[in-house]
Amino acid sequence: QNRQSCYSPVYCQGDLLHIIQSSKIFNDSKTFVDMAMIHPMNETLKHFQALMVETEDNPSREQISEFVFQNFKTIGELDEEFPRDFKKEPKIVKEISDPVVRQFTQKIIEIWPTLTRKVSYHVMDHPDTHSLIPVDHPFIIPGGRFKEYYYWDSYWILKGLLLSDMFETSRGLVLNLLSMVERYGFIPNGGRIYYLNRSQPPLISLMVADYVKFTKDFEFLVQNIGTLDKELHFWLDKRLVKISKDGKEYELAHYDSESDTPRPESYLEDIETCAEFETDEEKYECYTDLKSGAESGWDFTSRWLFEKDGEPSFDLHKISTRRNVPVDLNAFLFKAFKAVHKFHLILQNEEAARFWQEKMEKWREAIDAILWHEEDGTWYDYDRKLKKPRRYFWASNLTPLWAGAFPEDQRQQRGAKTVQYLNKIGITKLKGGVPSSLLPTGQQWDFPNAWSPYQNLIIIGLDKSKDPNAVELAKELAFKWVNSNIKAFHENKVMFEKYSAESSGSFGGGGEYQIQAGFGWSNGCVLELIHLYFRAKTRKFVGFA
Ligand SMILES: OC[C@H]1O[C@H](O[C@H]2O[C@H](CO)[C@@H](O)[C@H](O)[C@H]2O)[C@H](O)[C@@H](O)[C@@H]1O
Repeated sequence: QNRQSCYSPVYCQGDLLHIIQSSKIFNDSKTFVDMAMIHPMNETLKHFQALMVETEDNPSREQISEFVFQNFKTIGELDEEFPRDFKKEPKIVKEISDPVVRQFTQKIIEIWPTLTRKVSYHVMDHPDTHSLIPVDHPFIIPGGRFKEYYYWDSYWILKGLLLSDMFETSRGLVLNLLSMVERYGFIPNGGRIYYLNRSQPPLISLMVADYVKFTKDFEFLVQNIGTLDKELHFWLDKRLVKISKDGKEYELAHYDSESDTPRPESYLEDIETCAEFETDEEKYECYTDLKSGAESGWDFTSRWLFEKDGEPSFDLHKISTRRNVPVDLNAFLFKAFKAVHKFHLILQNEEAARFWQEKMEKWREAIDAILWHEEDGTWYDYDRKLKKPRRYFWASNLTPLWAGAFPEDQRQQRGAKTVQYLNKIGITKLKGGVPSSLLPTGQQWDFPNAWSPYQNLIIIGLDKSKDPNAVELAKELAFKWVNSNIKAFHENKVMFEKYSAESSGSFGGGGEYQIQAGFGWSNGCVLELIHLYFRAKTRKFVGFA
């Protein structure tokens, strides 16, 4: 018995999905699973049975295509929504003195209404005929093929909304995600039922922290603190691994999807990737690791691919996500424990505050013992099978600096070591930003792709360390990134999902779908950097062209 993706016989598994996705009638496998049924589900399934009988279980590509267009449609599930709290010239714009950066910032802010959506009443009334998970409030989509909300994208989208003074939209976006915890016990990867078997990096507690910091809405905290506890317990209950070192046992987390079937939105791709394996058991393991890779948000990357000797592989079928103890996941959890600990202190819940403080201290200790590498002066993912660090550069290695997940007296030293490490491996010489890795595997979370969230995590981490060289490098990297985003925007009139680290102003590629424009988290991240480095009061660069 498989652990299924989800339960719809149309969108999650079964003959209909298999036949349609195998026929390759769409260039992008996600297209079909995002279509809505025109008729009730039972009728759709009857029409499919009729097609199979009529064609003796062997419909042609044309017959499948005809069936799809007679029974499914691409419109009607999402309404465009003009956000009521949209402001053309929020405070951030007025604070920027450089005309180029100011004009760019205004253009980015103008993108928010084009990415705002609301679930239509039809989905609320007929949830079975859609893959979309209905939510009450409007939300911001990443853009392009991503027409639903995504868990970790929302963290950086929220930062951008708050900096754009869009507090009502921000509140709704957070409430939507919190409602997922109440409904499912965790926050799924994104707002489609086929994402229900996995989460994404746990950032909701930090989202609530940002929302409350901006709005001072402590009542919001009172109302939702229980839900934040619940979400973190999901990670503690379902994603923990134990690691022994020098006679001591530590607990850290890894990514681990609950399901071992192909991703419905990348169905054929997954079948092809796992085809090398002969036994069903091996295939199930392969599908689980692909889904766990998607849970990490790094789908896909050499981080999850292992050669026999433990070296990072270039072959996707050598995926073993669960074998890896990821630095960033544990840094995110550390910071979440710290935030929730602080929330409980504010709310005078002493027992809960103590509980989360204990977790935070345990994680700090474990990150330092297992993931920090003193000799190389950086953090590394940990290979559970070979019981050793994976001594390769991935942008995620630096997230403990941002999270403050190290002994408190080490802050400046860790910042200094990080600068030395980045210089030594040549990252600082790259013209477009910090790449995900130095390995050109063709996967989208590898070289030369550079993703906005990790620029911000690295820049803010370096800056927070207070080491003078690190603070200087943070400025340089922020300048480089904003400059590259502006250049690409001028040339293409859009913001991209990912960029290239190799040259300024160029966008990324690779992976299993075409480069997407929009783009939720890129917009949020660049606004955060502009807010930190380009406001008149804080501006650290002279001029910008
Ligand atoms: O359809 C393939 C995969 O697409 C998503 O992943 C990528 O886009 C997400 C939205 O911007 C982003 O959160 C993720 O980090 C990207 O790699 C989706 O999240 C995957 O689950 C999906 O299989």
